[in-house]
Amino acid sequence: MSERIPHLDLPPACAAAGTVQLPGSKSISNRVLLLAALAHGTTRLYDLLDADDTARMREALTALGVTLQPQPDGALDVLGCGGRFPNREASLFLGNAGTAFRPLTAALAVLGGDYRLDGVARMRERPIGDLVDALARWGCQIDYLGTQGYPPLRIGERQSVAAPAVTRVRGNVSSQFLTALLIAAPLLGQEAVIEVDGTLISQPYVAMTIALMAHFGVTVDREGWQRFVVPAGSRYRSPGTWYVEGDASSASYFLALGALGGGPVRVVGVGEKSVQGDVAFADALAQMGARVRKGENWIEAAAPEGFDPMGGAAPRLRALTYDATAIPDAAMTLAALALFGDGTSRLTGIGSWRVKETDRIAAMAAELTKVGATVACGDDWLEVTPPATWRAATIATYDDHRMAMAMSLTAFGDCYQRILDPACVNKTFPTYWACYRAIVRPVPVVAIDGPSASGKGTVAARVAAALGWHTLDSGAVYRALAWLALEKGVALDDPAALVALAGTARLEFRDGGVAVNGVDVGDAIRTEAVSCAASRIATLPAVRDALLALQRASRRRPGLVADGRDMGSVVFPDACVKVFLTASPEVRAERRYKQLIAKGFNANIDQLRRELAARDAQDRARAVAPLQAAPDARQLDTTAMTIDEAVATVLEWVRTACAVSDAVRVG
Ligand SMILES: Nc1ncnc2c1ncn2[C@@H]1O[C@H](COP(=O)(O)OP(=O)(O)O)[C@@H](O)[C@H]1O
Ligand SMILES: Nc1ccn([C@@H]2O[C@H](COP(=O)(O)OP(=O)(O)O)[C@@H](O)[C@H]2O)c(=O)n1
Repeated sequence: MSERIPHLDLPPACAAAGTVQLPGSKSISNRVLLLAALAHGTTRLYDLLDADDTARMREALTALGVTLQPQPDGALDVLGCGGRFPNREASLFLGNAGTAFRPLTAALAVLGGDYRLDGVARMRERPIGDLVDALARWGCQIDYLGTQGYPPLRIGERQSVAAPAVTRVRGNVSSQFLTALLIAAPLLGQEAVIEVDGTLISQPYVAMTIALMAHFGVTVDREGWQRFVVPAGSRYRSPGTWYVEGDASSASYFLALGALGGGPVRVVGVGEKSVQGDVAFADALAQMGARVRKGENWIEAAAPEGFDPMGGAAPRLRALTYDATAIPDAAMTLAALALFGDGTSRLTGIGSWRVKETDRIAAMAAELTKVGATVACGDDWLEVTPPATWRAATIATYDDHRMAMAMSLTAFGDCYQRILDPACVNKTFPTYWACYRAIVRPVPVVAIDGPSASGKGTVAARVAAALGWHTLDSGAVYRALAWLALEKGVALDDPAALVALAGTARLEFRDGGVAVNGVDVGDAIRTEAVSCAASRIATLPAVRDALLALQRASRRRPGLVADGRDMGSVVFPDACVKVFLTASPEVRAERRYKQLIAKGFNANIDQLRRELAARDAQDRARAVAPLQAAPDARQLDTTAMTIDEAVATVLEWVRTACAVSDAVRVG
């Protein structure tokens, strides 16, 4: 089992482009696994999804005595059992996989035996009464082992009653009930007629079921989406070899990222001829202004015309009003995309969200609100007004893969976002974050660290000016808090008091300027007394933690040049260029002396040299984020260099590492 890390911090993003090979469709994978197991003959399956939900189905089939044989080329051979599972007794654990639980319930109930079916706690909260009621009318014996209407279930032998002329099932709770009845119907040994009461939601999923059953030799006659007939004498037969399409729901996140980050982002594995309803997501995306193209086996999305990836603002799309009855899963991606609309977006037809992996309407409303959106919702609708000001948030994911993947789009807002339990994507897409990182480009950072007076601030400001990027003088962050502590008489060795002070003060850093509670302290924080106080409070881990978010908030489009002691090692470990700037102690003391004199301060070179050495020692020796070159930092000794030479060297490194050649305006 893969490791569950507690959270993942997504830095603000500025671009997305590239190609993603989609994992196999979950819905198709679990359907064909079951159909192949029930069929006569062996089926060789290619491109099956390898994730939690399909693992549950495979384990269940194995427990039922079905032989699954992995092939050297990655395919899986399923030795069909000809409509009768070898094991008439089994206890199945199906996790939170609805695509395994519902069809297996129906198939086992029709075949009869002694079976128990259970899942995780959330699965025990997902209703199954409509399906059980319909199966009971077929003479199936199913008991609830816990709450009436919910798993766990116990299945017994089927009574041999004639199937009623018509079996009715409600269409607006879960289309998986209808899918389950259709898949099990050929096992009845007589004609089955199923009628849907009310509107059928997620209709494309039922169309997919019928299409796949046809490939396995069973034709379903249907009248519209209300009445379905499975003829007597239907039997599943292996189609031989089957290639699973890429997952269209998983495609939605990358297409959305392409629309937000310039693109084009191409997903390979689904295309124009897909049997999956969620490909309609691409049309909704086009309605929002994205440029969408499709081929037989791929779909591509790019930002609306005129998008500037290096521009300052978060991307903008058109607000959307959309009836998502047919595509409830991909509609979660639309909800997150609504954060980037030019007005309020409204999604309707999403009542089924309430009974999915979590109550997705409540979950979406809560999490979208955290990043600054205004959200209204009802039984089956959601309205999202984009944030006026984006907020950095800690985003809960409710053990719901789609919450995590949809909310990853928030990286295109202006802030860092923290995603809790990122490994919940394992349910359907274990490699999601690797694919995400391969196409999303975070706002680039150049980190310049080094000892006092090595020239970090000077070089950082000049490099930023050449690039047109923002700057962060992180020393000023520590200095501002130290200055305030000295002003207010807060002890420099009292972490709790200093953290409280940082929490209540308004510390502002805007490209060179420093203000504390609205007062400009740009010069006041440069005295040696403040330097020493800053160095002292910087040894306290709690203080460093408290100032982290403030520093990261400077990472804004189009890029950031940050200087300090731990920019490359702690604050921006993903910086595209890390520089460790040094100069000999004598040269540094001399530089600082000249600098202070020029600012009109009194200075004594010998005393400066001693203070500098003491501060270096303190910065190097401290336990947290000590002053040292990150392993991947490039050393630049400026002892014998002019400022121009140092700046030109760093710019050259940026040009090669950050791929911003056309953005660099040198000279
Ligand atoms: N080659 C050089 N590189 C950077 N700064 C230099 C250089 N030569 C002289 N200086 C001067 O050194 C002084 C200290 O630089 P500063 O950027 O404040 O250092 P730091 O931010 O590392 O403490 C500035 O007045 C700067 O103009
Ligand atoms: N990223 C940073 C920046 C500064 N600091 C501390 O804050 C003090 C002042 O930082 P600074 O960069 O303004 O100092 P100088 O290099 O300008 O002397 C340093 O001595 C460090 O102890 C830090 O710990 N981490």
